[in-house]
This record gives sequence, structure tokens and C-alpha cells, in this order.
Amino acid sequence: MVDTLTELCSKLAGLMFILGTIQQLVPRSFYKRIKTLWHRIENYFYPYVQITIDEYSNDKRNEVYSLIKVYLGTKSTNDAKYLKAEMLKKSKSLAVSLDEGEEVIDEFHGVKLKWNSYKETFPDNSPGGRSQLLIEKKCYTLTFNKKNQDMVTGQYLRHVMEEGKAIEFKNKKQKIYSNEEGEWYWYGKGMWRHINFEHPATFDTLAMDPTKKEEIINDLVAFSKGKDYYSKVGKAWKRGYLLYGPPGTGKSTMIAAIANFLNYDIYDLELTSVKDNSGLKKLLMETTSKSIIVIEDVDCSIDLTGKRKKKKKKETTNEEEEEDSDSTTEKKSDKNESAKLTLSGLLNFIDGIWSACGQERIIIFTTNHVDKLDPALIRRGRMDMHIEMSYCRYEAFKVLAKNYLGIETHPLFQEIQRLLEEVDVSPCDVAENLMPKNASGKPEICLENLIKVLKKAHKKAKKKASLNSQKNKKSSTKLVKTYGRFKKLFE
Ligand SMILES: Nc1ncnc2c1ncn2[C@@H]1O[C@H](COP(=O)(O)OP(=O)(O)OP(=O)(O)O)[C@@H](O)[C@H]1O
Repeated sequence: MVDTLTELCSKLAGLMFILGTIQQLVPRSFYKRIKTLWHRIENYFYPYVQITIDEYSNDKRNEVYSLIKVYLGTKSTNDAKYLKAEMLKKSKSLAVSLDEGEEVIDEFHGVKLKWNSYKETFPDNSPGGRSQLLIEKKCYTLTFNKKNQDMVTGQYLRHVMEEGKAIEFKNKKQKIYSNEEGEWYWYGKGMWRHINFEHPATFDTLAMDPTKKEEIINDLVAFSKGKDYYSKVGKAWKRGYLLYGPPGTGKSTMIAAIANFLNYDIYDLELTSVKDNSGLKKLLMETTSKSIIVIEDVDCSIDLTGKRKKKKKKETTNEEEEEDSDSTTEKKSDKNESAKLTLSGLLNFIDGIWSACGQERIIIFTTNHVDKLDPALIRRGRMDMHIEMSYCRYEAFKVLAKNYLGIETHPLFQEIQRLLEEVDVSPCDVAENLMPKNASGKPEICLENLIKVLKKAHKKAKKKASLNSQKNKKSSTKLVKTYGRFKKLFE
């Protein structure tokens, strides 16, 4: 084998020498003709084209190379025998790729394409380089029939890039960003700091009415696949969700489930840390696509209603006067508030600049007091879907029982169902009582505990209701008596 290779090499060297000599001896025009003829013969016997993609281009890592590596990682498992596995910093699962010297045959629209992975090492002969140092150069080559060149350089390579990006996105580690300052364990530069997001909540573990849950999932799927639709109707590719309900009903858990479902990053926006409207704009510009911007407890974060309330007061006093003065007041107050965060700044954050920077973004507001929010902030179009997170009813309880106790049915379920219809308890409180308190962790014990708690809450609620009705009775008798006295006075 070695002998044959040596012989082949010496023959090739001889041929090169002959070609070199011919080039020097024969006239240039004649040499060109020979060359063209040679290419024709070559094309006839070897009608293939090869594209090389280097790992580095202009001293920078070539993104195309990285995407091909990811793409071939999924193709290679069937054909190639030698693969490499590595744990990448940004990836949540093991990345498998072709080892050097391996070959993979891919097929696209019935066309066969051959991928090869190469690695070359050579001494560093660059100016200032140290020749004893070996430089590694990696590349992929794609070989295909010349007749398919247009399809390959157009459709096929685009397909490889898109697939590569999709796989990379699926495997990427999610992050949660915060704009709060002074926490040393967060990473990153700029206005946002981040850590890895590893919340286990999913729609399967989220306890809520199944029909409502399905509606939300369908809405998210339609949104994430809506690129063409949004561009067709000329709308920015974004969607707003308002989550409202009492404490402990799962608003934060829902955000985590949405992020995990779409594999989006989360930007947890703390409005109290934002100085003014321009600060808010800068924060928005530093967010990336495929992300969720969350403003939790939006009613408590900042007083965004004051200005509008003032306006409403005026409206009732003098409508005409109000028309003129309103615009001047607004201008004045805008001037005064230019250094502050205002409602109009927040509305701009949601609507104005959305269409200008980034795509595929979700904004979520949460609140325990939906009635406290300015209607402009949550009108449809800004907050497209209003989701009520309510107290725990039987369907939600069944999800929690499955999550926490691993059971789907039990004789005690019936009593729990009856009690949950009469008592308002949050899923958080139910979950707390379903957590096994000792090592034995028997479901009966947890369910019995829950029944006790529900009965206690029921009793308390009943007592409160009867006290309230007594109070109401007293005040209405008082009212009747006062009315009687007044009536007598005027008779
Ligand atoms: N609907 C739910 N499904 C599953 N678990 C829930 C649900 N609601 C609450 N929990 C449990 O209760 C805990 C608290 O819930 P969560 O923080 O999501 O409530 P919240 O509505 O955001 O509360 P708050 O309004 O006080 O911020 C969660 O860690 C979770 O374990």
C-alpha cells in the first residue's frame, strides 16, 4: 500500500514537472487552449464541484462553519463511524459532530451531496509567528454534481443554515436577564446582567383549567409560527399577555412554563430601577429576539396612573376649557417628566419601538390588582391576551396531585372536589399541603391534611360571610330608622 502511494506521488510530481515545462516552452495562447480542453475532458470524466468552508475567515470564527457543524451532527449518526462529542458552554445538551477525515452523504430534493471533514496542521510561518508552533486548520468540503450548482448554492445551503440555526436554538441554554444592579453573581456587560435559566415548570406541571391551558398553548404556537402572517398584515411580530389573579395562583410559574415551551430567554424588567423614559428605551434596544420581557406586579412598580387620573378629574369640570388646557398641561407635564419614567414612555416601550428593533418578542405583565391598571396600558393590541389565574379548582388540583403525589385518582378526591368548589384557596397553598412532610410520604396523609386545611378555610369563610351579612343587616336597619326619623320630621 505504502509502495503504491509512493509510486503515485512520484508519478504526480513527474506530471507537474511536465506541465510546468510545457507552460514555459509553448506560447501563452496555445497553453490557454490546452487548459480549456483539459477542463472539458476533466468535466466529462469528473463533473463535480467542491465548495470549501473554513473554520476561520478573516481571523474570525466562520459562522457558516459552526452552523454546518451543528447540521452535520444530526446527519452523521447514520453514516459516519467516527464522531466527536463535546459539551459546549452555551448548549444544554451534548453536541455531536463529525470527526476529521469522516464523510457523510446528505440528500436534498433527490440530489446526493457529499460532506467531508478535514484538519490540516502546518508550522506557523506567518510574520512574527513561531515556526515550531503548529497551526490547525479545519474545514468542511461539500462535493456535488456541477449540474446542481444553482440549487446547492441557493436552496440547499440556505436549508443547511436554517436547520443549523434551529438546532442551535433548540439546544441553547436559556438565560434570565435582570436590570437590577449590585448583584455579583450575575454575568454580562451593558444594562442587563444574566444567569442561566433552569426553572422546571412546564405546561404539564401547571395547574389550571385544561381548556384555558390549551387556548394559551395554541396562541403561543400560532405566535411562534406567525412570521409570514405578521409580515403580511404589517404588524410587528410581538404579543402581549396580561396575567392577573390573587397571590400564589401561578403567574410566575406560567411565565417559566411559557419560556420553557418556546425556549425563549427572559428579561425581568424591574421598573423601579429604571431612571427615565430614555433608560427604558436603551434597555429595550439591548434585548434580543425570541425573548420574553416581563414586568411583574406592574401596578406596584411605579405610579403610572396619576397623570391620567388628573386628566379625568378635569374632564368632569369643564369640557371645552379642558380641550385647550389639556394639551398644554400634557406638554408641560411631559417637559417636567422628561427626566422620569412616564406612562407614555412605557406605552412607547411596548408599541413604538417594538416594530423598529428585534422580532418575535413577548411582553408579559403580571398584577394582583387588574382594576388598578390604566386601561391604556392593557388595552387589546398592547396586551393581546388577558389571562386570569384563579383559585384552585378540582381540575387544577388533579394536576397538582399528579405532580406532587404521582396519583391520578383516590377515594378522597371526591371530598376534596366538593370542598374546592366552596373554598377559595390558591394552587400555592394546595401544593404546600400536598408536599410529603415526612419520609414515608403516603398520599393518604397528604390528602387528609389538605382536607383538614380546606375544612378550616371553609369554616373561616362561612364565619366571615355571616359576620358581613350581620353588618349589612345592621347598617340597613340603621338606614331604615334614619329614613323613618326624617320622614316624621317632614310630615
Ligand atoms: N397554577 C399553578 N400550578 C402549579 N404550581 C403552582 C401554581 N400556582 C402556584 N403554584 C406553586 O406555588 C408557588 C408560587 O406560585 P407563583 O409564584 O407562580 O404565584 P404568583 O401568582 O406569581 O404569586 P405572586 O402574585 O405572589 O407573585 C410556585 O412555586 C408553585 O410551586
